[in-house]
Amino acid sequence: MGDPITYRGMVIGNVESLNFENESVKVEMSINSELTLFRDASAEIIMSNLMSGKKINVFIGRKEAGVLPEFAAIYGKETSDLPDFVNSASNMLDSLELLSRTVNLSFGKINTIISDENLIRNFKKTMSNIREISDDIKLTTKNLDKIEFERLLTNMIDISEDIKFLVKKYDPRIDTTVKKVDALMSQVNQILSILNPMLLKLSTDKKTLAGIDGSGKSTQAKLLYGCCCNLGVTCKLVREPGGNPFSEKIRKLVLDAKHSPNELTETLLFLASRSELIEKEIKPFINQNKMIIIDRFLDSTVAYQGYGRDVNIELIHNLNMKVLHGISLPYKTFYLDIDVQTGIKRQPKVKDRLESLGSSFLGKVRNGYLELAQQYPQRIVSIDATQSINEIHSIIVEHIIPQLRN
Ligand SMILES: Nc1ncnc2c1ncn2[C@@H]1O[C@H](COP(=O)(O)OP(=O)(O)O)[C@@H](O)[C@H]1O
Ligand SMILES: Cc1cn([C@H]2C[C@H](O)[C@@H](COP(=O)(O)OP(=O)(O)O)O2)c(=O)[nH]c1=O
Repeated sequence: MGDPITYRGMVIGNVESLNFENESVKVEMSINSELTLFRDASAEIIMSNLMSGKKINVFIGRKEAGVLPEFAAIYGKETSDLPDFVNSASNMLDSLELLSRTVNLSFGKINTIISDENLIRNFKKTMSNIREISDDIKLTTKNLDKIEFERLLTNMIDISEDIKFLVKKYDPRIDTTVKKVDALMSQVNQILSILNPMLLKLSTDKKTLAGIDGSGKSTQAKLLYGCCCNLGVTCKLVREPGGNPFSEKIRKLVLDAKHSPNELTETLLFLASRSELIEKEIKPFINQNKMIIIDRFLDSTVAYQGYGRDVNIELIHNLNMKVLHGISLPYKTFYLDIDVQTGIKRQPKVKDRLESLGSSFLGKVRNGYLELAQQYPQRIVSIDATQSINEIHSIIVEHIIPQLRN
């Protein structure tokens, strides 16, 4: 509480209260009334310095989305600073390793302090254990394996107790050094307590694939699904439009090249398909803490109907929020960026209705995606889709593998 809220580096308010609700955090903020927020405003929790607390960065959103009413909620993207956490954790472990070396050095003359040979052997073993364990912890934080991390931490705490015992008995002078080890331990603990809820959230979150037709989304979605299954992660792959029996019927209708519905009808059909998919397939699945891969999602309607067909983006945004049925927004979106001509070359010979709208339409859609990627750099990972299938797959896996290991 009291943590600062910032906008473009300026403090514009502070945190009033912070409550955990299910797997998310609800933050009440009071913000300077001179600042106008728009409906697509968002906020992210930044661990400015792991030990000295957090700040919340606010993005005011876009004018076109309309002014956000007073007391309305905005969405957070707190998971975005995970890499910062990992960095902080490994920086801290670097210091721990350094410290264990220092302790070791200060015990260089251990033979003169302790006469019992058994104790000397034990002590030296303890010190080298510390080094090994801190290396292990570094590796573990890199892969974010929570259970392993916890186990290592417990070992570390045991060892610290051993050192304390030995030191107390044989050399009270290095008590301060050991106190530093203790302080570092409690910092590791602090990191763990912050990481745990985040890991839980990440492992159960939604990954989506976005891009124009022919960019390679379906190929990558299947590869990612296969990779998750191989790693033993319970996950599900769905596509849009479609993904469940009713929505697949809507898919058939909306993509049928024999019809030409107006742009609003088209938008509503995509949204109807999404509404069913989320309520019937996605929501029950993620409620069981499982991972879901979605081939196209909310961004497609903004890019295709909003930018491509000039449907009001605020209307699309509001409908998108409505059909979420209370689930949170996707954690990561992999946007496969490709030039229109290459995309078209990769499309099947028999085109569906939207695929046959041609290159100028797809050009507008691509611009839409590029703007979205600029607007949401924390969520959307842009990938050059002219790279090989394997190269793209590796980039995607690199982004999510730490969470899969949880
Ligand atoms: N990186 C790539 N390089 C070359 N061809 C690709 C690549 N990714 C996918 N393809 C091919 O392009 C075609 C369209 O891919 P697909 O995954 O169906 O795209 P999308 O789902 O985005 O329309 C398929 O024949 C696929 O094998
Ligand atoms: C989900 C969605 C899809 N679409 C379009 C994009 C595609 O042309 C089509 C879905 O077809 P699909 O075969 O899934 O796409 P791709 O050819 O990229 O594999 O529907 C929209 O226009 N709006 C939307 O909201």
